[in-house]
Amino acid sequence: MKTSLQKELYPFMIVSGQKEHQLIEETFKDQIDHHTVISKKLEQSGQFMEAVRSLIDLCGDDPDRDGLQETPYRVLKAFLEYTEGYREDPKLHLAKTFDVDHDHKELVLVKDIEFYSICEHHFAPFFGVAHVAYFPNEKITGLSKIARMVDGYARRFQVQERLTKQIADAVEEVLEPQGTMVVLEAKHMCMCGRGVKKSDASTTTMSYRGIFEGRADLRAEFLSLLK
Ligand SMILES: Nc1nc2c(ncn2[C@@H]2O[C@H](COP(=O)(O)OP(=O)(O)OP(=O)(O)O)[C@@H](O)[C@H]2O)c(=O)[nH]1
Ligand SMILES: [Zn+2]
Repeated sequence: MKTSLQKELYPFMIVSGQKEHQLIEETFKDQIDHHTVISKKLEQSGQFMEAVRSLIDLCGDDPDRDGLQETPYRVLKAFLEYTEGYREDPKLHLAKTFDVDHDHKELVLVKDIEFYSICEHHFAPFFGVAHVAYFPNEKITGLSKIARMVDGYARRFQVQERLTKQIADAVEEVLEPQGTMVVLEAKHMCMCGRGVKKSDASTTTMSYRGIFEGRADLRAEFLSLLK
């Protein structure tokens, strides 16, 4: 039930109950023009939940049966979680840097960083691991910050190639290292339960910059460390 205050603040609200309102408020609390944004997002979330009901109907089930009544809200909540990377600048995780010890400008490799993303073509999950390496110049960053940055780009609508590139670009831009190399290995659900139905297929993508570009031996060393 909408309160009169809600009606006044959010006149475009369509199918929004208390739960949705709280979810939207919490999700977009950091937005600058707060009230305008919340009002618009509530309108959109109402339309989205209506669309999920239509989808259920279209697929041949009854959106009003017990098990499906809350599904539009659950799907909304899940999608806001899958895409929380849009509401941050992932590069900023790397921004707290430390000066590197001048005697130690050797490879730093963080491997097997689990990630979970959404394929922008089918909205099906793709997930796997990221391996991120760089040769520092003047700066290093906390290891966990690299994993946080990966999550920030993964939690968007993506293709694996762009995700790989964005991770490499972030390391390059913030840490200004001698070189960066990123490898992602992932399984795409859009190739498993539907379409071509190849559930054993996995995809490897790679981006490298700086010192890695002209040095096949360094790339080979990096890849050998992943075995
Ligand atoms: N390059 C790339 N392709 C992707 C990624 N995720 C999904 N795809 C592909 O995106 C393509 C979309 O092809 P379309 O022909 O437009 O769509 P579709 O008819 O659903 O394709 P099928 O999956 O072959 O049934 C498919 O070949 C997917 O395998 C990704 O991260 N990178
Ligand atoms: Zn897909």
